[in-house]
Amino acid sequence: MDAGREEGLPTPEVWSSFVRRLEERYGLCEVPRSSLLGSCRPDFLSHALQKRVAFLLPSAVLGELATTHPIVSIASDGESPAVAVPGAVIAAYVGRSLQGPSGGVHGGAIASILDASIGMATNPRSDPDGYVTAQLVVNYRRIVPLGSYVVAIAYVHDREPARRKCYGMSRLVDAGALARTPSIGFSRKPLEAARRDATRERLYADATALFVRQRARRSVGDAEASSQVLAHATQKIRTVRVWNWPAAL
Ligand SMILES: CCCCCCCCCCCCCC(=O)SCCNC(=O)CCNC(=O)[C@H](O)C(C)(C)COP(=O)(O)OP(=O)(O)OC[C@H]1O[C@@H](n2cnc3c(N)ncnc32)[C@H](O)[C@@H]1OP(=O)(O)O
Repeated sequence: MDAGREEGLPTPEVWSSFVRRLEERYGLCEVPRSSLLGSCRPDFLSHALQKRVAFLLPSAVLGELATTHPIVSIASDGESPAVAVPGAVIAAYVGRSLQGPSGGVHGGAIASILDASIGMATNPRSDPDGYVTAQLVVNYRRIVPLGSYVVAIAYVHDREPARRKCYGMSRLVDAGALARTPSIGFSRKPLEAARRDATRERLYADATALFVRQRARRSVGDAEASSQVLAHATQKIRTVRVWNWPAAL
């Protein structure tokens, strides 16, 4: 049997029409996995979500990324003043393969989607020397039913470039309920306000994260040298294990 049908996944046609609707309604643009963000391979998420996942950026962000500016402005939500807030969206279908002990979607899968969405907002160019997650705090608000279409809406609310830090938030909402709201709601509003708004968009989970820019990469020569050191260290560790494990057990 076709694996997709077995899992009850939406067909590729149904999935793409869902993504196209999101794009049109909220001025988003799907990022082809092979293009601008190609240096970051989202295969992990893609496989876990059985390819029913889309990485979307506001069209304005994507337009700017084609130029030399990594950070861009997007429109405000009408309530707060317009500010430079890079945002990102991940849309996904969470099927039966993601079942957790609650009977709903596993919390680890939810955390992965939230993390990746803030990662995209923080670092839309997916620079290999870019920001990595240093801290992720997830609030699970409702069980996510298996077989849901969900949307993670992420944005950056603060940057401390001198300290290589970037703070972001994301909220995972039900796509069906989101369709009733006119705006995708990237904003600088405090999370509490976002949560209040989110009652009408059926909030499943939200997250705050600290991303830290990695220190500059070493030269290839250094990398080779360090891989030799690592190989040596690994061998030493194995040796230690061989001698110590039986005693420790
Ligand atoms: C087309 C499709 C696209 C698809 C895109 C898919 C998604 C893409 C996105 C994917 C997204 C997924 C992404 C992933 O999954 S990334 C993978 C998961 N993350 C990691 O593996 C990170 C591992 N950790 C590290 O590399 C280092 O520890 C880092 C780089 C984080 C910091 O080590 P470093 O030695 O460089 O840092 P520092 O000591 O100079 O500190 C600098 C400042 O930071 C503060 N600090 C540091 N750590 C923490 C902490 N834990 N809590 C609180 N604060 C912390 C620190 O106090 C200091 O602040 P201040 O004292 O100066 O104020």
